Amino acid sequence: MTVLKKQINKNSREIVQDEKTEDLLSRALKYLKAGYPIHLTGPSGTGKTSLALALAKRRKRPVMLIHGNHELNNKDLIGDFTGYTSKKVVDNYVRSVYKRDESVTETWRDGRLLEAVKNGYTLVYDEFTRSQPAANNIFLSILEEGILPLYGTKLTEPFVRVHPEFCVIFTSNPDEYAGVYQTQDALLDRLITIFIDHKEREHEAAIVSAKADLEMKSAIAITTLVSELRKECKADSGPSLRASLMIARLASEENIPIDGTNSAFQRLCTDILGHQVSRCIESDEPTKTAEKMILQACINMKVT
Ligand SMILES: Nc1ncnc2c1ncn2[C@@H]1O[C@H](COP(=O)(O)OP(=O)(O)OP(=O)(O)O)[C@@H](O)[C@H]1O
Repeated sequence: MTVLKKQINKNSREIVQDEKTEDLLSRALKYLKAGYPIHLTGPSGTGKTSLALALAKRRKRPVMLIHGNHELNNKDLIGDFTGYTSKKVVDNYVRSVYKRDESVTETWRDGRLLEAVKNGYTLVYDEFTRSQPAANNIFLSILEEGILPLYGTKLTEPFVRVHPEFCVIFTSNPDEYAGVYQTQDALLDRLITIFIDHKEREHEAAIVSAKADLEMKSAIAITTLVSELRKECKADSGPSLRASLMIARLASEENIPIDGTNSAFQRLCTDILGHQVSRCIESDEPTKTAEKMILQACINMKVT
């Protein structure tokens, strides 16, 4: 049984916690304090980013967020020269003396990683496997030697020492196959990897209820419908909490009753869940089969 610690208001960015989440956050916080980076991994929509940000917030240090992408490079992480500043002083105070003093300096802008490392921020590196392994290599020096090498720059210092308060929380989705890179074993070996799975139905319902401002029994009906369909899908695929949130929010905005026999509600569910379910089932006619499954799940739905 899920026991919620506290409720949040509709627009809050706070997470809805149960005992399991609370326990996970406090363990992860201890690991971070001991100097070990955390890596939250799991299927899409299970709340990895939300957890990472909640964990970062608990450290009470400024938080820097980086999103992995294949174009991320050392210039984004360490910094770059952004242009030139030129200064020209012409002194002709005494008419017979003309003095001109001109200087040009390059302007340096710290990258986000350098800024976080220097100032001891908590770095949340979301979906880090979307960045190329070459870009992520820099984390090996940070985690192993406690330095950030400034290679490829014309800075005079060869490296910057990592601030003792600096720490990293990585997130990744192991099931993504498009646009992700294999993580280097050397990097994974230095992280404490925690698997974040889909939550229990009641916990998902509590989140939906809080975030969509819906009564608990309707929220349970929606999350049950979504999780039943998820069970029919291949491992770790299928609709997530995000889909439940979409159904709940749209139903309440459009005044659609949370009633599985209502045609507008059935339409909403097929629109939101149809494609996702069709992709994760084995059928010769996946779209039709998915639609049938969703309609059946709606009919089976109980709001009690
Ligand atoms: N504990 C929670 N409390 C409140 N909202 C939550 C919680 N967990 C997840 N959510 C909500 O569920 C949705 C999905 O969460 P999130 O983006 O953190 O998942 P994710 O695992 O990072 O997904 P992806 O792998 O697709 O990036 C968001 O709208 C988020 O606000």
